[in-house]
Amino acid sequence: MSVAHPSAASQPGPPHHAAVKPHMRSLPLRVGTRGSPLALWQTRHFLDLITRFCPVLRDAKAFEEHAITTSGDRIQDKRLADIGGKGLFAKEIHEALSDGRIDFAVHSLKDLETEMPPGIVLACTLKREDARDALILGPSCNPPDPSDPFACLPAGAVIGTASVRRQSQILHARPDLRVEMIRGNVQTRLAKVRDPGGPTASLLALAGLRRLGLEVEAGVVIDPDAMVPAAGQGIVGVTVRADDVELHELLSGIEDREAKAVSSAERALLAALDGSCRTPIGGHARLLPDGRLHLTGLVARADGSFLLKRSLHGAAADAARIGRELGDSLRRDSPADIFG
Ligand SMILES: NCc1[nH]cc(CCC(=O)O)c1CC(=O)O
Repeated sequence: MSVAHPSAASQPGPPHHAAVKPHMRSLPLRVGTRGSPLALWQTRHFLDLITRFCPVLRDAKAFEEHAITTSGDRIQDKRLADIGGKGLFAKEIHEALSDGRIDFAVHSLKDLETEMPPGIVLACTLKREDARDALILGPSCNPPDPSDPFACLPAGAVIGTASVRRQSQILHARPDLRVEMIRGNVQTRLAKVRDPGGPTASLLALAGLRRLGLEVEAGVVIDPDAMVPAAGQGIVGVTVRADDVELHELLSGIEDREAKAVSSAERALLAALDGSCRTPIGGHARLLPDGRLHLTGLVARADGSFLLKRSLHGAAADAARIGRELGDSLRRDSPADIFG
């Protein structure tokens, strides 16, 4: 069978034709995911898109969800940067894919390392949800000020975050603030800010809040110029075994071209910087009205005492090259201790 993508007309390039032949592969297709409410929402969203694209899969038994606990989920008392290693939210999911226990997996792209393990490929990226970070305000914060995202934070306020990228940028803007490590899923972190004994405020991705129907919790949405988001923030990515040509082809049919271009630039920037997860790095790309791609990259010291932010633009088709070039330039002009 052959089904055209419902939105193929709005996308440039040749139309894709999905050709999943259920008689040629055993159903259900097993989809790997983390077990958090956000991960499950993203997985169901993906399954909804794929069944609209390929209606032959619109059967309650076509897919089977496999929730997998990752090292990132298991270790809750440490900063990810201190556990070491990259892709801590994906390791066990990659293993399940390599072993054939699942057929594909749904990830938050920002939690996926830039270099996939051998035999695994990133087969598609879905349309980006808002890439911005948001401040979650506790009861002792002042009312938001539209001209300054951080003005609502009282002097000396404690910001709960485990992200060195968010920490470095907020401390650079407001050296009077202090940072306290908080981890856990979105709901857990919201509860900590509401607790009078908890941090004064926290930072979360707006994308996750929206997907969970919790956008009202975003006290201040921060412009990407004031807080550069993480590479891939707001984008869902799907991995598959490299030799599974059939699934790879099906997945490429629901690829969002804009998400592909911006994430290629952001991930190439991240790869070129080759930081550890201790290095505060931000990357945010967008398409300009004329179709060119504009990429902003950031490198900082965790305490905010150094911060370098630069932008580069060029043809969207050169996304990866733009990312590499900007990454190389930021690296060249950063003090040695940042990448030490
Ligand atoms: N590291 C956890 C994580 N991975 C993806 C998201 C949000 C959703 C997204 O960026 O797509 C979050 C939570 C957060 O940073 O607030």
